[in-house]
Amino acid sequence: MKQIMLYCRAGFESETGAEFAALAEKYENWGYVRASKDTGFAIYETYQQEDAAALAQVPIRSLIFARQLVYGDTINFDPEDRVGPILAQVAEQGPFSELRMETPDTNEGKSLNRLAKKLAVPLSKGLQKQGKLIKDNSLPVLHVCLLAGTQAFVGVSEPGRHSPFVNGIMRLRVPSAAPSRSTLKLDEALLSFFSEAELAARMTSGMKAVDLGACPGGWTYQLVRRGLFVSSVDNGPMADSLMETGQVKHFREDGFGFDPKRKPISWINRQFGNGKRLKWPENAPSEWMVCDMADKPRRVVHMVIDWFAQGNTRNAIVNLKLPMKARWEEVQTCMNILRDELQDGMVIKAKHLYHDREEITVFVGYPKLN
Ligand SMILES: C[S@@+](CC[C@H](N)C(=O)[O-])C[C@H]1O[C@@H](n2cnc3c(N)ncnc32)[C@H](O)[C@@H]1O
Repeated sequence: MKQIMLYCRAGFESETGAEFAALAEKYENWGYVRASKDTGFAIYETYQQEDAAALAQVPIRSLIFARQLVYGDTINFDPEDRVGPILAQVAEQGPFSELRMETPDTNEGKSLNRLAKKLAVPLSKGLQKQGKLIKDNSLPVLHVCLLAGTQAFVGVSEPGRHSPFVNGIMRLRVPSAAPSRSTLKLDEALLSFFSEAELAARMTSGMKAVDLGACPGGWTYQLVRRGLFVSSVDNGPMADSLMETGQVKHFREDGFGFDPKRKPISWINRQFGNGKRLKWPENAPSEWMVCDMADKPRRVVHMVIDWFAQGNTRNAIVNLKLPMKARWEEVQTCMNILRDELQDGMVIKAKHLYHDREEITVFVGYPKLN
């Protein structure tokens, strides 16, 4: 197995490949990217099996653009017999915790869904017969991603490192009371950046939050439903249903100039769980700042840095819009600015979420205390 398949949103294949190639280069792991526009995936080809095996250990959460990372090979087969060659491909591998039949997240991919479903039954039976399917979450997952009627990528992903979702997609429903579909971006960010326990520690009922570029209130809705009190900043109108909760104050102001009036009175200088010494506000005016304003990514990033420098918040989730051509370059620049300007040891996470379009979502916060 010499290939790494990276699933992504259609249109982001070159960014996905470029990000992975940059990472492989850091490990002095040489290979090359094959990425065709609008296919919904990129392939990283290595020259040696050991190189691909080492790269298969990269946790999906450390990559921004890829939704899933699968280590394997592309195989071709005859329409007369698809099952035989797939089973033969994994003859020397296994056992697996499950079989995931997948197709790229494109219209062409969707047209292969029926065939993928049809193949799932004989493939599962074949694997079971060989004792290769064992309900044990510590085992790798076998992925069969159909690329055409006569071609599939067959490979594995590592438990604890992969996305637990089919196609690497967290599917969420728009709550009927949410005023906009954008609500899913913040919901997915909270659910994918943190474990349940970490989110419960970072976000609790009664906390204060600021939502910049809030209208009509999809993100505010996510904060309100989790019991937070929100200052929603936007010149547009907020949904009445949110204002009626009594948990929302609407400020018709420029989000970039918004300044919480209360300032932190004391700062704590403490060693965090990751061993770094950090200065953090004992009583930040808001525990959370979120921002979905459409503006230049670097402007948003500098605003985040300023919020932390002022001690105005302890956690931030912001959307960086990427309408430009050089999207990967812009993302790299923004991530470098954050790493350089924030205190060493801060937590920075970034992801091109399923519900993000031409944008990525970034979290910045203090690490957990011991
Ligand atoms: C994508 S929409 C936000 C959608 C919102 N997150 C939701 O879930 O309903 C972007 C919003 O940012 C607001 N906006 C853009 N620039 C702004 C600024 N400088 N200050 C305040 N709001 C701004 C726009 O008025 C618009 O309502």
